Amino acid sequence: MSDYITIAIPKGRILEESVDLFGRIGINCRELLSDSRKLIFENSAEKMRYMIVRATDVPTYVEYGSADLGIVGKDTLMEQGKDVYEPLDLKFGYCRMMVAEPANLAKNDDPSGWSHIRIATKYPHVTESYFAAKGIQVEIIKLYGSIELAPLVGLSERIVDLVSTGETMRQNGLVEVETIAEITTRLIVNRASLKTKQERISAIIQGLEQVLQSA
Ligand SMILES: Nc1ncnc2c1ncn2[C@@H]1O[C@H](COP(=O)(O)OP(=O)(O)OP(=O)(O)O)[C@@H](O)[C@H]1O
Ligand SMILES: O=P(O)(O)OC[C@H]1O[C@H](OP(=O)(O)OP(=O)(O)O)[C@H](O)[C@@H]1O
Repeated sequence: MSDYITIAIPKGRILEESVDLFGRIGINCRELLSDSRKLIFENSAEKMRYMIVRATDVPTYVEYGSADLGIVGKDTLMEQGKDVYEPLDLKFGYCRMMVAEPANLAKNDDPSGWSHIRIATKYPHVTESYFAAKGIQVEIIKLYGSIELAPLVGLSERIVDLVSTGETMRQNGLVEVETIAEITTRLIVNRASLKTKQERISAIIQGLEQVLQSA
């Protein structure tokens, strides 16, 4: 077993805030912000290792123990349902997971009357269980990006997607119809590491907790 602590940090929109947050508890991983194509960085003096991965791959690295800790959006955790420990809401990366549809359709639409709908989304599992709980049958079309395009070209009437500023929806003539969940970024931990590296991991969790409380 390695005596290093390995952290999986996602490239993309939550990278910078993750690096800043770790910096505030004395974990310096600013190298991850460089333009380098390197995917793993090591600090042998501190016995720390940092991996840069796709946001959707973070839970996999943590579940399998390739990383002890990971930073990931709640949306990804809800969708994947991986077996990881989720001790902390890091409070940044706020957005909402919404059901949306074209403004024209929304004018005369009543969600309480839906019985069978078609939805395009990056989140098929969350979508399925959200509508199943309401007794609504849903046909899901899985997409990987630019979800707002689907209703504009007749691929689906509605979508489930993340909204933060609302600009993408506005510019594509869509309106929010229902909120599925409020999303923030979470710290996740490999369950075995929690026991085998308990002291160092608890210190990191407590450090982050303090920083978040004082924010
Ligand atoms: N407007 C937003 N759109 C998408 N994600 C957002 C938004 N605001 C905050 N987030 C959060 O940022 C996380 C990472 O998003 P990012 O766009 O960097 O990766 P991704 O494209 O979803 O993942 P991948 O590259 O693995 O497909 C999301 O999982 C979500 O929790
Ligand atoms: O409310 P807004 O601030 O406009 O943000 C929401 C948009 O951002 C995300 O897409 P992203 O930029 O990740 O691109 P993608 O469609 O390729 O996933 C999300 O899927 C929405 O499309």
